[in-house]
Amino acid sequence: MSDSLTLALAQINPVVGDVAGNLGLIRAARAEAAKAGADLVVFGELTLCGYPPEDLVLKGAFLESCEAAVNELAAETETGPAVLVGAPWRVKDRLHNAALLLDHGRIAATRLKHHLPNYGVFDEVRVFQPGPAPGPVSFRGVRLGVMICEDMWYQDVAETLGESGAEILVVPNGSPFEMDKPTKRLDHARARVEETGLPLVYVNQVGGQDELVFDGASFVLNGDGKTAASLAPWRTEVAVTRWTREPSGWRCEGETAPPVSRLEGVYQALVAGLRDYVGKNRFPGVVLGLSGGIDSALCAAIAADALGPDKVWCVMMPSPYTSEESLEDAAECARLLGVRLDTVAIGPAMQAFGQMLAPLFAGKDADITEENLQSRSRGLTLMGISNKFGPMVLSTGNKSEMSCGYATLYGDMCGGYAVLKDVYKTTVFALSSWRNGHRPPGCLGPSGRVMPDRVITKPPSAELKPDQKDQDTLPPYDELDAMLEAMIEEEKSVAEIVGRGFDEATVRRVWRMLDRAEYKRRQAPPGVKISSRSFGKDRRYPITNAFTSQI
Ligand SMILES: Nc1ncnc2c1ncn2[C@@H]1O[C@H](COP(=O)(O)OP(=O)(O)OC[C@H]2O[C@@H]([n+]3cccc(C(=O)O)c3)[C@H](O)[C@@H]2O)[C@@H](O)[C@H]1O
Ligand SMILES: Nc1ncnc2c1ncn2[C@@H]1O[C@H](COP(=O)(O)OP(=O)(O)OP(=O)(O)O)[C@@H](O)[C@H]1O
Ligand SMILES: NC(=O)CC[C@H](N)C(=O)O
Repeated sequence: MSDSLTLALAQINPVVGDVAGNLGLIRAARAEAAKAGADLVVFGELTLCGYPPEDLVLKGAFLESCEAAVNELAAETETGPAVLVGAPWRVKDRLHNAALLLDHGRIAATRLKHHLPNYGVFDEVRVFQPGPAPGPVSFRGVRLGVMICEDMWYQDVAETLGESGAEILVVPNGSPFEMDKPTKRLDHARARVEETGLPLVYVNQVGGQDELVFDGASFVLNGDGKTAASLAPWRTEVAVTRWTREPSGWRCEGETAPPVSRLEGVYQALVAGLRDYVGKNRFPGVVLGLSGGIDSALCAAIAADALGPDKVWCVMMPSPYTSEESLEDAAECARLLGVRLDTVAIGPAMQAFGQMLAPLFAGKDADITEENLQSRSRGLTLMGISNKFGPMVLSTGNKSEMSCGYATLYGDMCGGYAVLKDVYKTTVFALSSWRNGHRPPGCLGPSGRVMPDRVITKPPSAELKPDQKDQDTLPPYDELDAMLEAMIEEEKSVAEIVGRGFDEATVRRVWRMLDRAEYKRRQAPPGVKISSRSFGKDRRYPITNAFTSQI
């Protein structure tokens, strides 16, 4: 029986559906780990097919290609490190979310996920069957307790593994980022270590998949609950950890990465989500309307950091209501970021629509209709550029606006990806100030300021009519965001929110705006989830909803 073990944590960025490509990534990580003398390389959940595969696993041909890749990889483990890899796996006629131990040229063991998450953004019960509570896997003289992601969030699986002789808990994950997720995961992991006295290896993937983004942030806890190794979030890495068997059990030695602040975590999530959406869907770059306002300035900075300034195309589309200040601020943003800026005035489109509709609109006063036509003229312009040259349109609306319906359908909501969809306006301000003082690792934009201070300090305005300010329509953003968070993330009642010191009539007005705007959100582009309750799969409200009228 060996008293030492070298275990590699492979924090990689698979692409959902790209079985051949993912197999290539797995081989490369294994080769790197082999050079460092690893006995075993641990990958994240469902690495071979990418996580979450959603309904792809309902296709027989897809499952067959995953199974063939597992068998191919197993054959390659005749010599060198073993592999613990996740894949969809059929046992008789039941489909499971599995982890397969590949060693000595064969599938040495199969473990099936016991707890299938079925809340928030997860709906694994829809496609997978739960496996039985797993027993330990025997690996070259060590008993490994394999728990797949959600299995770590409950006491029972670790308890069963501990009772049946597991010596190290090994947890492959597909755990999407949320602002408080790193702490939550660590709390669950520490609880399992405390209950069993066993060390725990946590491996998560990195990268973006539609609305989800994975931060990696893999780690190892020793049996005393102390962190023995941690990987920097937001980057791919194969980290090698050395283990020794001591009288009290296995002990790990590795390196730890410095902690990352909350704002940096959010910024990196937005960068990673956009980078992978654009890259994995093979767009040559992005195009967005740069207005001189803070939302589009922050989107442009995130895009430059994600893709490089040469892949970001900004367009200033002035109307007669656009201020000199906005023109200057948009130009300065583009200069600081080093991105292309073109100017396309929308006056001619506004006039053309005015003339076209004049016979129909005769006798009607100008109202929000004309404002929305401006916004839609900008949307049409950006979509024209996208069609002609190929970049994807970014929509720039934030979570406060998306909550209240303060955005124009087919206007500023037009686009392929909504960068700030899950970011409240108060966080937009904080991120913009933060980015002006920091350039996070891996970002491709410039260091130093990315937008003039005036963009952050001036009162937000849609500039769709003279002297318009957001606060003519919406409560001040600090109040609005606190109310929205209570309604969305916390599901508080009107009475509870009023109890926090807000004016009752304002709370009711915001509640109605939130409920009534569901139809807009259903038509909104996807955008990266950073909160515990994002719009999309996470928060599903009926559009036809008579309860609102009773508030
Ligand atoms: N339940 C429902 N199901 C499906 N469709 C529904 C619907 N209710 C209304 N509609 C449709 O939606 C239309 C109203 O929505 P929409 O046309 O978007 O227009 P609307 O929401 O009336 O106006 C846009 C709002 O966004 C604000 N805003 C803020 C910041 C920037 C910008 C910008 O554009 O740059 C705009 C603007 O000030 C205004 O308050 C209705 O005319 C109707 O056609
Ligand atoms: N003059 C403009 N030129 C180019 N794009 C514009 C212009 N006005 C609006 N847009 C587009 O429409 C979006 C919505 O406008 P809005 O005024 O709400 O946002 P913003 O200007 O970025 O930020 P703020 O809400 O702080 O004003 C902008 O982010 C931008 O993409
Ligand atoms: N893939 C999973 O099982 C994810 C669920 C888990 N609770 C997490 O978010 O970390």
